Amino acid sequence: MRPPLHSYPHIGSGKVRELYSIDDDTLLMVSTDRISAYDYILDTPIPDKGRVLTAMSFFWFDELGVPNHLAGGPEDPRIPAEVVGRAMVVRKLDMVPVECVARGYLTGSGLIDYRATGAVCGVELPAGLVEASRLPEPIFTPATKAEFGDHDENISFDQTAQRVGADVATRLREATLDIYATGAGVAESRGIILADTKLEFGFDEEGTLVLADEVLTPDSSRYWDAQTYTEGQVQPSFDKQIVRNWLTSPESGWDRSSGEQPPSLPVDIAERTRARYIEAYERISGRSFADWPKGV
Ligand SMILES: N#Cc1c(N)ncnc1-c1cnn(CCN2CCOCC2)c1
Repeated sequence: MRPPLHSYPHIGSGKVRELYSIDDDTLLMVSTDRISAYDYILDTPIPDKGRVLTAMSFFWFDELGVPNHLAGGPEDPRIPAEVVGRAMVVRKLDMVPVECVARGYLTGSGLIDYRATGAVCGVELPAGLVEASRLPEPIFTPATKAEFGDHDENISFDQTAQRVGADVATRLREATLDIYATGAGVAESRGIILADTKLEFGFDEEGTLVLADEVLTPDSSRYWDAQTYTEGQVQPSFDKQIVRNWLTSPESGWDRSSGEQPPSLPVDIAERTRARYIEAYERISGRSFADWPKGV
């Protein structure tokens, strides 16, 4: 008999995820069907988004083969029935207070930093790079964890070392770039560009540096379709572009500059977005989403 979700104290919320305490050593991380766009959490859920992104994290934890915080499988008996398939039982870690970002392409806050300084997080880059330029080699661009709703702040490696020590900063950089390289290589072989990703790490009770949080999901990473990749312009998001295009189309009646909450999504937009998440998972993992567990 699975315990009810309400039997676990709720201890934290992200934009689209919830964190519960199972016991002193174990947490339950639940992914919802919420989707964010243009810094808003939309009021229309994307059916199965939580399950697809959980399936992706399980795939990558398995594929990467590095120490991670998983404490059970997708159908662990501690997972409440209502969230089976979109929850992970994880070991409670001493989290490193740094967002570990690897970038293989220049976009977003990295492009803003580059245009202002010629560098990203203090990493000097060649002149002449533009939106979506592929970097000569992937770079480690850490950030501080922002409070709910704020954007993370990019920091340099030296600032990271001041926060966590030079040795840990070096290990974070190495692990982050290694994981990005593996993820980008697998994605590339499936016709998908992994432009960048954000990882989180923590220390377990034995002092081992452990990969935590979600890993290489479309919520923690930028995924682009390699077939449409064109340097010099903002790339369509593999998973969210359908939503972004509708929200910024006359059909939605929404003005992005208004500061107002976006309108509800039409059913077909939500359904097509669900299909994109499933396509990303199946192409990258080579697994069928139909085989993934589902709660009640
Ligand atoms: N992963 C993990 C983890 C862990 N294994 N041990 C202790 N703490 C954390 C933890 C606590 N917060 N966060 C930030 C991401 N959260 C995601 C869910 O939603 C809330 C934000 C990670």
